[in-house]
Amino acid sequence: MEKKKTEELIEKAFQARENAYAPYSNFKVGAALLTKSGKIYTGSNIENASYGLTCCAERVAIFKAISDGEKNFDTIVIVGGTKDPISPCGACRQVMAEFGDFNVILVSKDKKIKKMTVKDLLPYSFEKENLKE
Ligand SMILES: O=c1ccn([C@H]2C[C@H](O)[C@@H](CO)O2)c(=O)[nH]1
Ligand SMILES: [Zn+2]
Repeated sequence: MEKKKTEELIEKAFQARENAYAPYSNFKVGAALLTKSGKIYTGSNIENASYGLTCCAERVAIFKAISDGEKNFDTIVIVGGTKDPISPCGACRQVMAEFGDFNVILVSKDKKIKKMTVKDLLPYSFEKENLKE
């Protein structure tokens, strides 16, 4: 992907991070998802007083895209307030794997970048094919 597009996604993910609802952890995360059709969906983490109901930023972005009829993804950028590029949780890795292999760009607070793919993050994932007996 061209550098300008990556920068745009990073910028949008940082903007979305501002909207994080994280009064319990105070750990704000933002995401920006580029579809193959060229649309961008953003997400931020949304926590709850019933802690386990929390939804991560990347899942919010993915669910927004899916509910808008978009399920072919090119790249997701995830930004955290961390020293090193953020590491997405297992649940989000599984949700990403549902929609195939695409680029994942992990970003730290000071914009250190780690470029990966869904397959790198979750090898041998459980998917549709594995439901066949
Ligand atoms: O990749 C990640 C990692 C964590 N979180 C959220 C979940 C919770 O609200 C807070 C602390 O775990 O950060 C995300 O949104 N994405
Ligand atoms: Zn997660």
